[in-house]
Amino acid sequence: MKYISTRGQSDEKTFTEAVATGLAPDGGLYLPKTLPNIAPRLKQWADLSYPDLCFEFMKLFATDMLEDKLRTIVDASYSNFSRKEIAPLVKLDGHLSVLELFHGPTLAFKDFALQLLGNLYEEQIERTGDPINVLGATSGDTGSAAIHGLLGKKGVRIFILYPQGRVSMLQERQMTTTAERNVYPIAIEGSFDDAQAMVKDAFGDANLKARYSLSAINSINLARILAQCVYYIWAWLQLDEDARKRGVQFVVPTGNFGNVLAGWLTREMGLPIEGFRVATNQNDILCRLFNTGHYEVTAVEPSVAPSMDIQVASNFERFLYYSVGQDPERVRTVMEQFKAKGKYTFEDFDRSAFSATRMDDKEIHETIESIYGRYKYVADPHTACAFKDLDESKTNIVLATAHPAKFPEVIEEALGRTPTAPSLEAIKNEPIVNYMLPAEGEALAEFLKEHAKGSE
Ligand SMILES: Cc1ncc(COP(=O)(O)O)c(C=O)c1O
Ligand SMILES: N[C@@H](CCOP(=O)(O)O)C(=O)O
Repeated sequence: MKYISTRGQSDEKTFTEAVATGLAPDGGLYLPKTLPNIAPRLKQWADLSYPDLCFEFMKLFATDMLEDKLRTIVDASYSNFSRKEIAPLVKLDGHLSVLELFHGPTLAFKDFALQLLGNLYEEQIERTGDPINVLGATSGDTGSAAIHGLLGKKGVRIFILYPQGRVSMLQERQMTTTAERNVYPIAIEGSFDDAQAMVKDAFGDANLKARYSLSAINSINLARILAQCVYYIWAWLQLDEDARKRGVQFVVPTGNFGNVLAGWLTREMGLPIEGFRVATNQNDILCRLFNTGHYEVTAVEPSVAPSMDIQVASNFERFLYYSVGQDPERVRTVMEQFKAKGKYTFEDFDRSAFSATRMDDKEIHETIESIYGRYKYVADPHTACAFKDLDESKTNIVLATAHPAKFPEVIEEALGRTPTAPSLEAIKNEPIVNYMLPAEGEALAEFLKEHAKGSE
């Protein structure tokens, strides 16, 4: 299997090359050159455990890896989850289930891909003998999942940019209390979009990237998206015939568009999903896009679902590539116009598989309360965004993207009770180690010069 860039001006790569490269040199994102048809395999996959399913799926893509190696990596990646199902599907009523994606080490869905990516990077370091510096931006969850995916691994330093004061107190603690000397959590004076732009600029600078062997942990890295495809297949396989016949809708709390894109790709590969609901908070650029065809950035507004406080969604470019008939030239035109003007209106944009909603903070509080009242289920503020205008004639699967204990203040305000989790209790009083930078590319380059491995 070969991988191509959405912008069509980079060489084709193998799986391990695409994972190591992260962002393509032309600024595009890697995608498989062709998508496999998984429909004929679904029957054989029906009774597999989660790691077995992940192995079977990833095997279709990681074709330049030895199967034994991949098997070991996959098994290790799901050995730290607290539930044996890995991703339990909890039925709330006849038309509604919640796919709980928060039983990994850092209590958010990011663990599914970042445990795997951490192990892929470890394999790369062993294979090549070269150290790497991992660089990423986070609005709260990717950062801690990446750090924990790489914790204790040799030959790696990890640099995570996050918007100062705009992640939850416990998310920040997960990143800043590891006491590991190779972990650099960096609070920047700006929004997640600023942090993501700094990271993309660093990857776009060929000298900087080569000098420090920079590797990407955000969902610009294709391995992130592929690993996230697996739980859609897993959830679909749990459904009975009646539920499937009603039409399956995945309802996905959305920010950077990686999660829902992964689901949509499985549909393109033949998984019989009727559609997707893009559920945003008040940072609703994608909700507006899917409802009107008009894509326009506005200022990021901090919300009670901080991990979704994103306007410029990286992975939209991957969807765009397919939407414009896999024509990289058109992708380049749209992305250039969007970069220059901050907006773009699509005339011929097939959004038929998607619907979209938004929730402001008041609605999020009310929804956490009403979900608890109706189902005795505690949803975190991101997951709560999914519970809006659901079509009860369909089989709705809401993706629960984070554990409510990561956002205790919001839950306390809505329900008058404080959820807890042992791993979060354990870090409440640990000393914090972090760094501060202005939201400027030069400041990041200087910081890497001082701290990155290979720079001393
Ligand atoms: C808890 C939580 N929910 C939802 C999202 C949105 O996911 P995506 O960025 O893949 O759209 C994020 C962050 O991305 C998150 O951390
Ligand atoms: N919500 C994310 C933002 C980064 O998204 P990613 O999927 O591209 O890593 C976070 O929690 O950091």
